[in-house]
Amino acid sequence: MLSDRPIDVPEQSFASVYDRRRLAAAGEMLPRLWDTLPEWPSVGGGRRVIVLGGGISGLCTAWSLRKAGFDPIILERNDRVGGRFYTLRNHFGDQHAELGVTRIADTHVLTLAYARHFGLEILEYPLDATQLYYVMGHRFLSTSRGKAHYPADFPLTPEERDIDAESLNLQLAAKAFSAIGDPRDTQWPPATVRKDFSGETFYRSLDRTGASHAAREICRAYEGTEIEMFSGLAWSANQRLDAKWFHTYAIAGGNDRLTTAFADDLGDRILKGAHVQRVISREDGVTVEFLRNGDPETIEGDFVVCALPHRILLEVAFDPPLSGPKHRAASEIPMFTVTRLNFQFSHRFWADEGIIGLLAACTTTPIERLWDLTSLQPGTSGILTAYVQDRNAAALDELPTAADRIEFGLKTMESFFPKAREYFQKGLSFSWHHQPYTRGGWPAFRPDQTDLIADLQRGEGRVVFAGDHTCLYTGWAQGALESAHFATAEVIAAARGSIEPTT
Ligand SMILES: Cc1cc2nc3c(=O)[nH]c(=O)nc-3n(C[C@H](O)[C@H](O)[C@H](O)COP(=O)(O)OP(=O)(O)OC[C@H]3O[C@@H](n4cnc5c(N)ncnc54)[C@H](O)[C@@H]3O)c2cc1C
Ligand SMILES: NC(=O)Cc1c[nH]c2ccccc12
Repeated sequence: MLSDRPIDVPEQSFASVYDRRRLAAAGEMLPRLWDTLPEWPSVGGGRRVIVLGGGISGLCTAWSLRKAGFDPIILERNDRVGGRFYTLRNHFGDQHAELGVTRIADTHVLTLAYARHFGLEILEYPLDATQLYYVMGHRFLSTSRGKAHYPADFPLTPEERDIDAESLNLQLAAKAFSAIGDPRDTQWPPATVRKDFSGETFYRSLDRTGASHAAREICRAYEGTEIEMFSGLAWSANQRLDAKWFHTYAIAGGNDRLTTAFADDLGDRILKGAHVQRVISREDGVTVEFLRNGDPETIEGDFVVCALPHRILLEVAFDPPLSGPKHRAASEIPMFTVTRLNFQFSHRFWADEGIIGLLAACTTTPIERLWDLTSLQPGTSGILTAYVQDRNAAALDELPTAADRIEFGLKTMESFFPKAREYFQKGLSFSWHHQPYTRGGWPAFRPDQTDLIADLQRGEGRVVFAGDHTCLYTGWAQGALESAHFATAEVIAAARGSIEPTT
């Protein structure tokens, strides 16, 4: 259990992705916070903790704090909980579409552990999936851990031609991250690694693997355009944490069943439609001001857990103001521009070619990758989502209406799926960067921004921070849950007086 001894917490920013205060709070619990549902000590004494944001990190923190004897309450701006867990129902008939969290890797042990804890049924995406590739104007099929039918004039090296496209991508990623060390080491990253990746995007890091241009384009088609701008170091760490990823799962009936399960357990401890405006942290407590149905309300407590996406921190007034490093990190780290173009078809024409599994098509066209959101759902109709990122998503924004974006998507799809229009029934365009409650898809660490994670983690006064932006597993529910465990440990340590609230 956590030490009761006060721990000296240095003020200086530490050149690691781990904030010292957070590590001190985690104490002996550290290794377990990453992979199990902890047995929280009952130390809360009914103290009130105000949790800002009802995404999975806020929900899990409130749920854990209740187990530790606190009295948590969640303020959620939206009229639903879940945040970036967003399962759209009743739009495409009886089929649902995931607009946010779609897959759970077998390496995401916390996500799976909580799903099991709540008794949710877990389905597995097919392992031996086949995907269409449309890269540099070449169209071919490739089967995971199987065969790729590369066209004779597709300019891969002879060694690269020997393996399927997915394995080629995984091998290149493994080569790129082989030298980074263990991102779970609390001193990570070593200075040499930081230097090697300095100024480098992941796409650029692939240069060092000696891969051909065509192989790197396969990676871009497989991973998305974001690898052109995402920090090579942060991406490599993310990949390294998932190095053993093999099976991929989803929750039967929709992934939001996980966030709903937390919410059902928390009951009336969640205030929906509560738009947080101001957070006041004093020596003896906290006050949060929010708007509900347009009316101002105030709530008092002992601690705040801020589980808002990092760009939203800039829209909330903090008193005292956020520290310079945190404000800088929140201002400088972008959230990804991401649009999901969803298309429902009366017939799963891609399956006629043997394309099965979540990942249906990997392309270098402006609509990038297509995922089959119905691969685990019954029915003859099917929903493909185009996962459009960054500059391609920004280009879609230039089109005046959602109908224009769907039409552009369909037209582009016809270049590699000629039957798409014939079976098209209904479309829906959803842009995460237009959602006022997230302002983007996930934190998009640019080169040399990895160390800023420590600044996003650091508690300030009686305010503790959670969310997928506060950890290396950024952009994953696993990271958000991990952050919830760390935030809970931090509140526990502060309540026990084993870490001092900072000023
Ligand atoms: C398109 C997409 C696909 C993804 N795919 C996957 C995937 O397949 N697998 C996976 O594991 N992860 C995936 N992710 C990442 C995953 O969704 C996130 O990492 C995780 O859900 C983040 O949880 P969070 O609680 O940190 O933030 P959020 O879910 O964003 O929660 C923040 C909450 O704060 C609320 N809020 C905002 N402003 C205010 C305010 N002023 N007052 C009160 N409340 C406020 C929001 O409404 C929201 O509910 C995906 C994300 C996106 C966008
Ligand atoms: N979890 C996701 O699928 C979102 C995502 C896309 N690209 C990423 C890069 C890093 C982290 C998460 C993501």
